[in-house]
Amino acid sequence: MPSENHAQALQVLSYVDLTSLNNDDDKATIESLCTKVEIGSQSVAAICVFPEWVATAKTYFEEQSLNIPIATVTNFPDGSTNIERAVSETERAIAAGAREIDVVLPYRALLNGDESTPAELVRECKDVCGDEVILKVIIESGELKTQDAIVAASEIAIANGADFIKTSTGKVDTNATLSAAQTMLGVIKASGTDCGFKAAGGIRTVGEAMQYINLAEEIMGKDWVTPSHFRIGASSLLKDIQAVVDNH
Ligand SMILES: O=C[C@H](O)COP(=O)(O)O
Repeated sequence: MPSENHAQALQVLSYVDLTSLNNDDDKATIESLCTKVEIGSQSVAAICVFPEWVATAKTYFEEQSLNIPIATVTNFPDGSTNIERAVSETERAIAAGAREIDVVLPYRALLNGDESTPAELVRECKDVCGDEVILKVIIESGELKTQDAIVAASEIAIANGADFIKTSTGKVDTNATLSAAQTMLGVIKASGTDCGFKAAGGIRTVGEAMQYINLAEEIMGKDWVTPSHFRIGASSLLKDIQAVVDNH
């Protein structure tokens, strides 16, 4: 029997951006994802789907009278330097009903010494989001590799309007790690801003999720760790959450 308890599993669920970002997603897989947003009276923080499926999710939630925020990804997963493309993808996603945008920072440009393109891309995407739409900036920490690069990317994202900084796309070899999370949370704390943190990629068990929650509580304090500051992006965590809930 899993050592994590029922309350922990439901706490984890409240932070989850329930994700499906597969190239073979279709109407049926997205509607199926939408049926899984609640366990008892606890719902996920948001669902996260490709832009072309935002309208499908919106229609489903409206029909079911469910108020679940819809997140989507832009400039994904490559983190290109094409600011115009990132901005227009973001505009279209918002028009389709997305309330949260997870945009990939041009992390390769940053590694090549270009700080201005990543800064401008984040700034312009946040301008499009305004105050109503949450902007999460994916820094792709596993590709940045060094702590200095993770700090630089986090600082640029925060200084240019990110509402959250997010570790990973889930599409590269190294995704969320506790070490990257510690560095990013440290930058958030030092910034003195209200920026949140999202761990994403490869988190599959309640036990793993609890490690990120405990780390965030240690660095930022227990009261900070709420869905308005803390998320876990995951496509394969729900099964373990359900198993822990069922076992208690
Ligand atoms: O943003 C969320 C990630 O793409 C999810 O990654 P995962 O499929 O490894 O859970």
